[in-house]
Amino acid sequence: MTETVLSIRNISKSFGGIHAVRDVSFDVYKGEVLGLIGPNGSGKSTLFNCVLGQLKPDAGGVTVTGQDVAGKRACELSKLGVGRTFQQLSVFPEMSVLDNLILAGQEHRGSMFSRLFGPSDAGLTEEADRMISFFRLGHLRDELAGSLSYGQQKLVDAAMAFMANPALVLLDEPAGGVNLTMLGHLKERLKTYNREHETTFVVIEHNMEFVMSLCTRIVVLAEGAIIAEGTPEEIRANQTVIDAYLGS
Ligand SMILES: Nc1ncnc2c1ncn2[C@@H]1O[C@H](COP(=O)(O)OP(=O)(O)OP(=O)(O)O)[C@@H](O)[C@H]1O
Repeated sequence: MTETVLSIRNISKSFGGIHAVRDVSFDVYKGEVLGLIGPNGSGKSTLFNCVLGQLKPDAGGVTVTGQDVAGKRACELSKLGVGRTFQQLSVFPEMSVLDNLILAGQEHRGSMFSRLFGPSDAGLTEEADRMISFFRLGHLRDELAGSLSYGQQKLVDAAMAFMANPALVLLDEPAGGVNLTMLGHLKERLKTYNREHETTFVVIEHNMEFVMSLCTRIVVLAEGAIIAEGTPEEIRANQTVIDAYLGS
């Protein structure tokens, strides 16, 4: 039986008179790479923020592996096995690549206790090195993150979301501002990680080539509501989707 990792049920969210998300429901299954796309202002970030507890929905609920995540803080979500990347880079430029990953691992474990009383790296150096090697960042391990190219920093950002082996990773525009060569590398690594670990991804992305070649299923939002759902091939051919983008 297919295991549901993320379940979004009847989520609505308004800002004053703007209905940013209208009664949105869908499930994401173990090992899926789900793309969440839609024209500017269609409600993607608002929905993401409702899932991640940064916004309180007006109605509806969200569960991750069956557990209600409403009102959970970021560190609690991490402990439930949810990782995320941000639209804007979240690396600390004055810290090395290695230390950024160790810090991300500490946050995922919510382990302030181990930061205070455990070994200085909370035992995370080995895991960080594995991640550095997986994303082929070994030559940059001890460099300050701020000295890396933008694309390299996006890779570090992605690697940070995978520390502590999350069951679900939400990626917010991972391809944004990344050059073509680096984009191919990022996509290949994400696909490999997904295949090897059966980690579930939800990806918000404007780069259609990237999202269509990475994702196994796509949900399309327009004006806060789902207008289509299907395989990349079905979505490419869907006239309602084409019209929504042309009209935006
Ligand atoms: N904090 C807020 N206050 C008021 N309106 C908001 C707020 N956040 C989002 N909105 C409005 O809600 C609607 C949905 O915005 P949202 O950012 O979720 O869309 P999006 O699909 O993520 O857009 P983009 O692709 O441009 O990032 C828009 O009309 C936006 O202006």
